[in-house]
Amino acid sequence: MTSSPGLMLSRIALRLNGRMLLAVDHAVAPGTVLTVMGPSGVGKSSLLAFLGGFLAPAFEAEGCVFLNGEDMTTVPAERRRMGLLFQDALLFPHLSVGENLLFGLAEDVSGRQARRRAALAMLERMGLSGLYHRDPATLSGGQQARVALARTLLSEPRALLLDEPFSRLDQERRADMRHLVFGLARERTIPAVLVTHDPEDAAAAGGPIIEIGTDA
Ligand SMILES: Nc1ncnc2c1ncn2[C@@H]1O[C@H](COP(=O)(O)OP(=O)(O)OP(=O)(O)O)[C@@H](O)[C@H]1O
Repeated sequence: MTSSPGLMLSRIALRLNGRMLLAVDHAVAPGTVLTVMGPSGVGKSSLLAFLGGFLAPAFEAEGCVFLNGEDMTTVPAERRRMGLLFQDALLFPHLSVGENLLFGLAEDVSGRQARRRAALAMLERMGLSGLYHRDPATLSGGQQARVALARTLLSEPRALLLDEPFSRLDQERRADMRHLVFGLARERTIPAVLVTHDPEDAAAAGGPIIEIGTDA
């Protein structure tokens, strides 16, 4: 039980086939990024899946997830309002950029014109003006990553779950995206959890870092 704002990873333990993968107990304050690092296969993505409510049934999980004091542990994924960003932009290939954005838009933005205006404003914010009607396949990797970020933000997430979101970008784009993502988390006071192998991501995130699976 908690009334603290932010995201609370309360005594979480994940097991797979009876084997302990990880144990985490950590609070993420609003506007800060908790970075999770550790060797491949230790369960970092599975931790995000547990937080987001989409952990595969093969895992056994203990512990609770609180978001702004509310126990989310048994709330279905689609009602947790957690924004996800992955290594791949995962845009719908049969939809235009604009339609991809409308797909993510929070339900309380109603009316066709208002929805379109919100999507256009977000595109501008991301430096993507003029791309509304484009086929996502014709965009660069960096542009696709920003469309994915725009789509996530339009859903007005209450927390961000970031799984290696910059790893497919070149150095320059990576720096831009870090700046955007971490800046927006701070500006909107959203707690975020970042899984990465890159110490530069962790340094740019500027928050606490936990290493899992490395303590003998
Ligand atoms: N859906 C699933 N069903 C069964 N086992 C799974 C499933 N997803 C992942 N695993 C296993 O769970 C373990 C943890 O995987 P996970 O992807 O969470 O690790 P990770 O730390 O994120 O790895 P990486 O750094 O390589 O992305 C691995 O042994 C993986 O094979």
